[in-house]
Amino acid sequence: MNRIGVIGAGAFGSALAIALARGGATVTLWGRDADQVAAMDRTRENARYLPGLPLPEGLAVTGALDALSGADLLLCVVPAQATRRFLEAHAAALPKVPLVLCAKGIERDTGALMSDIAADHWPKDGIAVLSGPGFASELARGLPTALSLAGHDAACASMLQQALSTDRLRLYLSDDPTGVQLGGALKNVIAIACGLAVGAGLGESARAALMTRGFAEMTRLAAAMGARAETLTGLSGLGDLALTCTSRQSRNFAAGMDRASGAVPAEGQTVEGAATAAAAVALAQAHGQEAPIAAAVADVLAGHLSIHEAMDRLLSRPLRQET
Ligand SMILES: NC(=O)C1=CN([C@@H]2O[C@H](COP(=O)(O)OP(=O)(O)OC[C@H]3O[C@@H](n4cnc5c(N)ncnc54)[C@H](OP(=O)(O)O)[C@@H]3O)[C@@H](O)[C@H]2O)C=CC1
Ligand SMILES: O=C(CO)COP(=O)(O)O
Repeated sequence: MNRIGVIGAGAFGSALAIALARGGATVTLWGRDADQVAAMDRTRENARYLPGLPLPEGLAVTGALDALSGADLLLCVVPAQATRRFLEAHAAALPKVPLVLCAKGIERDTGALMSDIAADHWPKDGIAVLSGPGFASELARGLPTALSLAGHDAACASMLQQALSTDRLRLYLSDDPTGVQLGGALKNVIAIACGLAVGAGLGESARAALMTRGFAEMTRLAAAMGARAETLTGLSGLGDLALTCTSRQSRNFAAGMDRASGAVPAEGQTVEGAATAAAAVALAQAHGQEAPIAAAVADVLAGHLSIHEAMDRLLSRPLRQET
């Protein structure tokens, strides 16, 4: 079980491919851009998404999906809003081996989780999700990283845990794929909120308040959607919230900072929390939950509120118990 196919040659797909190949697996990394793939193959580097980090031996790069036909397992690492499009176009051509979904987002138009989308194309027991605190560049540099892996089928998830763990990448098992996915997706929304607040000069205390009340908001919504609240206290949830709300390496946090300072956001960057904020607001409404921070983020990003108006709205909510 060590022939691994990775779908998506962006920062995280490339980082996982590098880490797994370095750990001894035979890895094939597929990218959709033929020119980029050819350049990666020639220079043994992903200059666009992970500059300066060499591709190890044991890692093949391809633009041909049929090169994944011999894989024992697949990792899907295209952004959340592109996952349905990718699977609709290509799932039929892929081997029906275990599929690990790595995107951290909720589909904007439907409120679907990645596992809901994949279930239209894949046997449910073969679907797993990977999430948790781990920046692509750190993983690719071989820095220690711990993530959560969750699946519907215990035997399949356990096999994946063994196949995807290395001496630097430590995977913890969960049987709550809904909680693991929501932890990873919703923390991006809170990271944007923190970036907005810090960028607008609202202070470190405001950031801590947003992280803590954001965590409460994430947990309420996840529980209403069938997750176990305790899952959110793990790596995918609290762990990733701590990472992305406090680091400028996070594209979600940086997007909030850029918005606050009026800086032009980097072109073509994957900022999952933007679409997920809108999805989270709709899901909270559908499940009878309050999600004031997600609503504030969605309204600021849509241009309906300034950051200061959003903070005033949060601060003027009725006083309540902390729980
Ligand atoms: N970067 C990180 O540190 C981490 C990222 N993640 C998650 O991983 C997911 C991917 O992020 P990341 O790799 O960083 O994003 P990037 O922006 O670095 O890369 C996205 C990749 O997906 C490709 N892509 C986009 N749309 C499609 C499509 N329709 N079909 C096929 N390929 C497509 C892009 O191709 P092209 O270049 O041609 O546009 C690109 O290779 C996100 O959900 C993110 O939250 C999770 C943990 C850490
Ligand atoms: O999810 C991540 C780290 O765990 C990466 O965060 P960003 O997508 O905000 O860069």
